[in-house]
Amino acid sequence: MWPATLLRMRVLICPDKFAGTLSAPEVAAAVAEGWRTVTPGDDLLLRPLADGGPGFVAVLAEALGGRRLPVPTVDPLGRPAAGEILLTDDGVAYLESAQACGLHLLSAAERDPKATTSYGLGLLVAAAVEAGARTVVIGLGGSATNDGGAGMLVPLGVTALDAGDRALPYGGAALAGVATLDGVPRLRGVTLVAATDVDNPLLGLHGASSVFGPQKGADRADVLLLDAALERWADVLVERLPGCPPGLGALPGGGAAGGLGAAVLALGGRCESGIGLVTRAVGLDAALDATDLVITGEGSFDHQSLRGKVVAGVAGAARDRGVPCVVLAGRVSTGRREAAAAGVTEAYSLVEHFGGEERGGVAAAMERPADGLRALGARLAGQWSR
Ligand SMILES: O=C(O)[C@H](O)CO
Repeated sequence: MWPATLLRMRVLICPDKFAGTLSAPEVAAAVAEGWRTVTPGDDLLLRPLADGGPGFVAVLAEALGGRRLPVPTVDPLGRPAAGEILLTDDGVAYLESAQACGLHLLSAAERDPKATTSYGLGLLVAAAVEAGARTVVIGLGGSATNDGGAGMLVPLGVTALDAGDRALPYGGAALAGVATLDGVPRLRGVTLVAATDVDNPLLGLHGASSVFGPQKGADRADVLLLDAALERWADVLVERLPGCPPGLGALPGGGAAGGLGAAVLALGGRCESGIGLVTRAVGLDAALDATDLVITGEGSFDHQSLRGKVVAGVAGAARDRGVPCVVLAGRVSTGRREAAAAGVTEAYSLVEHFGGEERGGVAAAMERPADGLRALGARLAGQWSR
């Protein structure tokens, strides 16, 4: 007979948050709890993840240590909001755009990307510069804004002006009238890095307005208006900011968080994959090398998931090692073949677990996500570990 230790399955549980219901650590804990009810002896390693969107700073603080400085800021409508900066010993500050620009900060009725602003993120960046950071890494994703970072630039010393040299109102729609910029960026030589949750460009069919505008409250007419406004904004940035790369509207990551990625590029910074940065910080590669099964997940597993989000990053890394990867999600709308190509072995949804859309599965998935995840965790243990 095999020694008991050799029969233990090693399972890596590394989900993203389920937006609107559970944080990533809560998701991981619920799945693990369910698994343990069936095979308590297995080795479960919990590594909650983030991709640049909500939870970015908390996950990195857990992995990297450092000082967390509370910084008061404002939400996309200018109301007070709680922000924070994670400062590590090597002079790097980590910020999360969602703390100031997050969709979760607004009610459904308040969502209007024509009016929402990234000004509050500018306050956080300015505070990080003031705190003496040499590099500022900004997690991008989960935003309610589509202003190409115009609001963010204001606390950094740069204001968008119309043809009459008047400061533009905040919000994505006003950028249709941008003519020039006033001021120079006050960054004191700091290097800016955008850790993006998607690699979409700023403009066009795959751009910020078309792909993410609707979830922020934009209708078809708004999307066209916002895309045209961002095109004008990109032209002005290229013309007026010396460090801005040409072809800004088409660069990967520029469309993250309503064009905040493009603003970082325009300030001479760079975009990199948020999930790549987080997985390095939490040591995911080493964990993957020593696991038999990976369980990841997110609120909605859809076509956006495969464009740089947590699930895509984990599934791709698992596939490269030949490790099976199971996705648990509130809702699954990705096709089987598409998911398999991304490295996903199986995907299960809470909505289906709770009986499907017709039988109240959506409401149950929102109301009792942890119960559902515990049940799915137990089901996976039964399937994979026994
Ligand atoms: O914030 C957004 O617009 C999406 O998460 C894509 O970055």
